Amino acid sequence: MKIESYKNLVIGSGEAGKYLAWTLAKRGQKTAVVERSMIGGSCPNVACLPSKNVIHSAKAIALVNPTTGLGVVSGSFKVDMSGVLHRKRKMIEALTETHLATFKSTGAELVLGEASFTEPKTVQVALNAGGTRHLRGDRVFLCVGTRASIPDVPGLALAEPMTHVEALDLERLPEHLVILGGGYVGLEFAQAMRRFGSRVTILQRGDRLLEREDPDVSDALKELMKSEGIDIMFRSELMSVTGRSGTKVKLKVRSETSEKIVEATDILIAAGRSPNTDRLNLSQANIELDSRGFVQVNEKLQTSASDVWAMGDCAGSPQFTHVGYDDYRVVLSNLTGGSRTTKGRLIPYCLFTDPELAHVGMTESQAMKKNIPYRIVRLSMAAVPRMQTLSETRGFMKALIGTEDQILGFTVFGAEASEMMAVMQMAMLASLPYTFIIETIFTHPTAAEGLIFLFTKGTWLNPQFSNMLPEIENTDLSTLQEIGS
Ligand SMILES: Cc1cc2nc3c(=O)[nH]c(=O)nc-3n(C[C@H](O)[C@H](O)[C@H](O)COP(=O)(O)OP(=O)(O)OC[C@H]3O[C@@H](n4cnc5c(N)ncnc54)[C@H](O)[C@@H]3O)c2cc1C
Ligand SMILES: NC(=O)c1ccc[n+]([C@@H]2O[C@H](COP(=O)([O-])OP(=O)(O)OC[C@H]3O[C@@H](n4cnc5c(N)ncnc54)[C@H](O)[C@@H]3O)[C@@H](O)[C@H]2O)c1
Repeated sequence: MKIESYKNLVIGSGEAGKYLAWTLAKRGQKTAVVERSMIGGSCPNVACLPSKNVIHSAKAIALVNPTTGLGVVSGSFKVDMSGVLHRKRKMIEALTETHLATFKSTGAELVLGEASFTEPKTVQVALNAGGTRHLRGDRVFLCVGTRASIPDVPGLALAEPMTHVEALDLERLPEHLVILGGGYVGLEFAQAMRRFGSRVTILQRGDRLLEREDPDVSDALKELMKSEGIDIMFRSELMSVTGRSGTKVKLKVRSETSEKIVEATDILIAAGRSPNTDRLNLSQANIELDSRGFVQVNEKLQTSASDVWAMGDCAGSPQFTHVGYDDYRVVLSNLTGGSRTTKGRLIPYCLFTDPELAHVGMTESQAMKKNIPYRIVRLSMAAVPRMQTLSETRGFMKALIGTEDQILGFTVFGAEASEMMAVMQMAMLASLPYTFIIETIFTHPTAAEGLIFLFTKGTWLNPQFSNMLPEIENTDLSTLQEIGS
């Protein structure tokens, strides 16, 4: 048996894996990446980018609806799911080409097949094209990601429910889609599919949506979903399923007080993710997992085996592509004499519903739990002139301010939330006090300009700090006149 040797062996071509491979190969190190299916990982193929592509098509539908009052007169319109699918596929094809070109230009070898360990730092690869290769790395990097978890409910697997992978490849419109899970995947898909014209029901185990957020955020999302005509069943447990997703299904659902049968045509599972570590034969390589199957790593992302690192979702990092990218930077730093770690990272995130939800830093619930003194300032998005120009006044923003005027956290639910959050993120990274934002000249009328109004017109809470409050306190629209003049 011939074993091929590499300086760097990367398993999985997701965010961290591909950037590390490209960087090290470009520096002249012999590097291979083993990938079993998706060139470039989930993000460009079945997750972030295709879902945002489809969500944008759904936004277009919402915009041409005459009830928006935008003054656009259109004839009758309908959704063409094959057109939606075509646009998404074209984007993925272009992204795959870009990835392949980068593998070529950097010299990192892409080996298409499934890897599993045979001994420390050595894998066998069942090649997609047939046959087997054996590869060994002086250094090995795991970047194998996660997949949608399928809850162990009688009849559910037999019903062949969709995950995000199949839902993003739909050429038809489900008549009645039941979504299991009211988290990120569930909410983004619920709104898009409803806008395309499906009836949508969310089954959520807990008593609120996106339960890691503050209750006012969960409530605002619930209101948004309801306003779009989405049914939500809270505190519900799926007991059993009969039938087949794509045609007809019956779901037995138990809530606190009763049992109910929900009849639908399709099921989408959005109930969290499981690590792709189960088929890697990691025990052969002395790589330890935690109780949920994620690779155990320290703050430098080193595993229990020497010269083996893990990055991204499979390492238990927060499940976002930008975190995977930072994991790459942590590992690269440590390979090249730096000292970057995963400790204390300021990690922002955005839920791409319409409007978006964006957050960075501490939530109010976290501050209360940790007994950190804070003031909170909150403003309706309707007080931001930009939102008035867009007729997108739904939502609010709020900032947590510490005793030294430092920004502890920021949440915004509203149009262009993701871009507004980035401004606050930079201020936090630079340790700027909130008063600096008030003094900044932002372009009018932008969403970022709204940050000034948050601090000058918003409602401040936590009266024990009232001696530090700005003088003006209101949420009315007088802002519009002042700014417009
Ligand atoms: C629907 C959806 C939407 C999302 N939207 C966003 C978003 O908008 N923004 C955001 O930041 N995050 C988003 N995420 C999360 C984001 O997609 C993940 O956090 C990110 O893709 C994880 O990257 P990764 O590199 O850890 O894993 P992956 O990108 O999943 O890469 C792992 C790769 O390893 C390969 N692999 C696994 N096992 C083997 C093996 N044995 N041999 C060879 N190859 C193997 C897999 O095929 C895969 O290509 C979304 C997730 C979903 C499901
Ligand atoms: N915009 C983004 O950045 C984005 C988009 C999609 C996904 N993601 C990432 O992917 C991760 C996974 O997303 P997700 O939505 O699958 O998981 P999630 O953890 O965000 O939400 C899962 C939800 O399903 C519920 N649930 C679990 N089991 C259930 C059951 N049996 N019945 C009813 N409800 C059940 C949970 O209570 C939870 O609310 C996210 O946490 C996020 O990190 C990010």
